[in-house]
This record gives sequence, C-alpha cells and structure tokens, in this order.
Amino acid sequence: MKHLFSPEGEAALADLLRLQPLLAFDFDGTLAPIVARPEDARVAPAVSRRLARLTERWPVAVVTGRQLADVRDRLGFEPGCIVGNHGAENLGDPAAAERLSRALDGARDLLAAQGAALAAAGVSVEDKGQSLALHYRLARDRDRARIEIESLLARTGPELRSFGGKLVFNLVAADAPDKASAVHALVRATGAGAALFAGDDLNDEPVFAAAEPHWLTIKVGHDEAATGARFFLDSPAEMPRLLDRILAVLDAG
Ligand SMILES: O=P(O)(O)OC[C@H]1O[C@H](O[C@H]2O[C@H](CO)[C@@H](O)[C@H](O)[C@H]2O)[C@H](O)[C@@H](O)[C@@H]1O
Repeated sequence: MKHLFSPEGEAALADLLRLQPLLAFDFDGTLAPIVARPEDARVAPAVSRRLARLTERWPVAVVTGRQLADVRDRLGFEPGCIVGNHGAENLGDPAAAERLSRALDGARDLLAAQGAALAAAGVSVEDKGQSLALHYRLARDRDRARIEIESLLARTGPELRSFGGKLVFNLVAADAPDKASAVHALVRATGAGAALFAGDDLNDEPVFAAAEPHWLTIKVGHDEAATGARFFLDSPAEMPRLLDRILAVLDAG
C-alpha cells in the first residue's frame, strides 16, 4: 500500500476528483486524533476550516461509530450529512432505528447484571442507541478488562454482532447496516460519481472492502490490522494537506 502523497496516490486523487465524488470521512482517528477519553475528541480548527470551505462546494459526509448527537458539536463545521452508529443512525427510517436499538435490550440486561465486574475491571460502557461500545483503554489491566468483556459477549445470542476497534468492543444488531452500506447509500442520494473515503479503524474496513474500483480509499495511521484501503496517510495531521489538494483542484476548475 502506498502513501497517498506518492506519485501513484496523487494521480489517483486527480482521477477521482474529475468524477465529482462524495467526500466521506470517519471521525475518531481520521478527522480527530485518538485521545484517552472519548469526550475529549475534537476536529482541529485547521481541518474543520478547510472542511467548511469544501462543504460549500461539494458533498461532504461524516460516517462515524459515534452517535449523531455526540459527534455534531465536535466537528467545528456542518457537513452535508452525518451517519452515526457505524452506519445505522440517520438513514431516514425511524422505525428501523428503533428496532436496531431494541435488539440490544438483552445485552443491556447482561450489562446491568455484569456492570460491577466490568467497572471494577476498568471497562466503561457507551450506550449509543443502535450500538453499544465497551471501552477498555483506561483499564489498568487491559487483559483482565478484555476477559470480562469477552465473557459478556459469549453470553449474547445470534441476533447480535460484535466487532473490535481501538481498545473497544462494539455490539450491534446482527442485521445492522455498516459503514459500507451507508457510504453506498450516500453516493446514490447525492448523485456523486464516486467516493473518497478515509478511515482508521476496523469499522471502516467494510467501506474499503466494498469500494467500487474507481473510488479512493485511504487508511489513516499504521497498525497491525490488515486493511483493504488503496492508500494510506500517516496520521490525522496529514488531513489539512489532503483537503488543500482538493480545494486547489476546485479553485482551479
Ligand atoms: O467510527 P469512528 O468515528 O472512528 O468512531 C469509533 C469509536 O470512536 C470512539 O472511540 C475511539 O476513540 C476514542 C477517542 O479518541 C478513544 O478514547 C477510544 O479508545 C476509541 O475506541 C467512540 O468513543 C466510539 O463510540 C466510536 O464507536
């Protein structure tokens, strides 16, 4: 996999921008650097200023594992669309959203029963409606925290699906939409000719895997996880340079 600012990456970006693409971004680890506490995550002004300018002229979306109500005030700009809960929130179907949230009720009961043990192991729980996040970044003994979480996950049924992330386990309904279906739906809804999608985590991999050949997919950061993205950026600190490249093409056109 090559860096986006390699000659191959620059050429792929130039080709993509001729197709009037949707520009879609993950939040944590992509627009906002990873921080110890989820409540401290924010988009840097250097990034939000550029995204605000882009949003005036191009379809821009944020597709995040967070809840909409949580992420909105962390952005510093107003994108054309935000999809939350790993692709399951804000798809315009309130009945489906309600069903996806109710599917987690059994897990909520398990969490209540196992709450003291999880808290003692340093696990914090985020209930986001259509998904649950069990964080263990701040646990003193991360192995012990993982064991507690895995024992809870082992007691959930086939109506739920779990997947990992950055020092977190996530739980959603087995049939919950993922970020890939969300990005495809946004491309259709905006009439965009392609998509650029940048993300850093496991919940972004379905987008990379289901991308059309003419899309541009970018993994942000380096970790051991295999990725299906075509190009990479070293960190969210490279985001202003990417956005400047896109703005320059728009200014030239
Ligand atoms: O899809 P994303 O926008 O990347 O959201 C994924 C999860 O991000 C948050 O957790 C992660 O970021 C935190 C802040 O940097 C970090 O402290 C935590 O360890 C990470 O797992 C968020 O809290 C979750 O709800 C999102 O699902």
